[in-house]
Amino acid sequence: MKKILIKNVTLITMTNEPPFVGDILLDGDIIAEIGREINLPAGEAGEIIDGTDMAALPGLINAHQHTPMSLLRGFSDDLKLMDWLERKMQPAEERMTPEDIYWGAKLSMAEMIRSGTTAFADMYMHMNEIAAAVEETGMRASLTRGLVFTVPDGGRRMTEALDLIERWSGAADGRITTMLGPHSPYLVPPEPLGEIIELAEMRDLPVHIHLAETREEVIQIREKYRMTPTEYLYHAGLFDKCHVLLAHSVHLNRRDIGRLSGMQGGVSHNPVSNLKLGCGIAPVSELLEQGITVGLGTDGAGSAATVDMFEEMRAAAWLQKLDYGDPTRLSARQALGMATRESAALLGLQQEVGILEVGRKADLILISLNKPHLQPVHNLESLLVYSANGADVDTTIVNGKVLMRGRRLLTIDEEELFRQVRTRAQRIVEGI
Ligand SMILES: N[C@@H](CCSC[C@H]1O[C@@H](n2cnc3c(=O)[nH]cnc32)[C@H](O)[C@@H]1O)C(=O)O
Ligand SMILES: [Zn+2]
Repeated sequence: MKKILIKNVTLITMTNEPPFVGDILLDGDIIAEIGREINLPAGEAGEIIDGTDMAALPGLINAHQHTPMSLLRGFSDDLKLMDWLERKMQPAEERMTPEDIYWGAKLSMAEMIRSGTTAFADMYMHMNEIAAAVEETGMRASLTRGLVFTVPDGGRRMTEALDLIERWSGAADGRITTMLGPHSPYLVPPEPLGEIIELAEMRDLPVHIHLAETREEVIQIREKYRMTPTEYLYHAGLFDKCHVLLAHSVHLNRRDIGRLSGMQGGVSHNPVSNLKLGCGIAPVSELLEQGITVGLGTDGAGSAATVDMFEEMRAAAWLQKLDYGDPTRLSARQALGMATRESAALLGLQQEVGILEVGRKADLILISLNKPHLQPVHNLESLLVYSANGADVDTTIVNGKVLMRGRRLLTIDEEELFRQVRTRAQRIVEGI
């Protein structure tokens, strides 16, 4: 594989060092060198990218997605979560063919690459199609078959989940990893939940699950089990040994937060989806105080409307400041850390990605700063969180491969993509 040398770029490594101007050398899928000035040895071939007036940072990592739901973007807004899910999303999802899933996933991936996301955690169905799209587009992903047991054929879903794990773990040059995905406390009764936990422990599989997204969920679980949703998972033993990726975790009381303390994995905070569905504000400050890892995700585009992680960073910071009436809460640097390092840890990729460091996987983005809304540069971290958006990303690199350069996608034919998406989306929602 060839070398790529990015020169004269402002590096935000997300280690403890402050931003500095320098060069970064990628050799195949690995970051080979970072320094003030690097030159390719004479006669050595490689691509040189001029990073002047650009910032380089680790690729953003979306810790909670349902990629094919991009097909349902804008189709059913301004509804309560349970109505939105049961009356709109689920009937539409029943009509989705494997090919629809493939194109919907690809639409999300195009949007993610364009807005600087290099890796994501996905929970959905027809996972072979999503995996194929990941393989083609060049992204990194942790894939999960969503498991619901309030339907007659829950068992088939379990078979599909195991098939995904067998077939795709470590595939696409190691870019694909997998998890087990019991949907949520309200769609997974105690017995299958126990079986899933047993399986996860036995085979050392991480678990991706929704938790305490709405007040209705808290009421429903209390009526059924006399417990909070967190308590329900805790008593089932989920946090004993498994690495767990908890999506949302909005409605946690003090004791629930205590129950999560010491857990492996952590919480994907999805502030835009929570805002739009009126769910509430997750107790991010308290989770952090307990040493719980908090990353960032968008949720599907059916709820969040975009999958731009710059929006999530901004919303996460704003919400903590608003919630506490205290602008010192959740700084720009913390928000950047959540979208990179912390999300990487949620995906179990803390050794591979999330910071720019020699020996790590070459997943990074370049952001062009020659824009009115990004000048002058007093504090680059502030600028990226409070002023930038996904459209400012110029270049996206995953595993040493350039997926977007100068805002042109190199692994996706967008003309064909839009053609497919328009007709498929229309057919799926007709009459719902
Ligand atoms: N419905 C699938 C399995 C679940 S995949 C993941 C599911 O999560 C749903 N989903 C997406 N966003 C949210 C959310 O914010 N809360 C709860 N569920 C969601 C989504 O509609 C999808 O059905 C089946 O029949 O096999
Ligand atoms: Zn979700």
